[in-house]
Amino acid sequence: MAKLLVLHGPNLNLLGTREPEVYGRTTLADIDAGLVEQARQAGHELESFQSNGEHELVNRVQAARADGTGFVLINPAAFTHTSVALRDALAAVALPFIEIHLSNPHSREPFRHHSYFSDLAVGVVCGFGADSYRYALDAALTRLSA
Ligand SMILES: O=C(O)[C@@H]1C=C(O)[C@@H](O)[C@H](O)C1
Repeated sequence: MAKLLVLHGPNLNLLGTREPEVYGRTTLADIDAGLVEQARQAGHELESFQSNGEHELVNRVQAARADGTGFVLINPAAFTHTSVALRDALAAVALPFIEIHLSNPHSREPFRHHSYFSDLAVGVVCGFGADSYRYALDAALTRLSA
């Protein structure tokens, strides 16, 4: 059994009512509940953590090195485009991770076209709304079973 960690960045706690035309109407709680069940059905454990604070996400990534986490799924949200610190934390713990976005940042404002994470990621899933998380977890589970 593997332990997976899903990390959600700033403002994702507002999913459901936050710019639904961009991010959809599925709440973060519903996304997380679906992921937990998807992982459970595959025989694995999944924990979710959301924070609006960069340092809290950095601390949670650092803790993953010692808590048995085997794979990370992360939607850095706005930190995608700004956070060298969160990038460095992922590089430091050297855990495999998949970068996730509900929207397709490449079809949005130019400042969203760069990610500090994509070159380190196993892969990137974006543009499928809440399903981006489900697809990313499926890819992670496939990799874990290889
Ligand atoms: O689509 C998403 O999940 C990402 C979420 C955010 O909050 C934005 O700042 C990113 O640019 C895109």
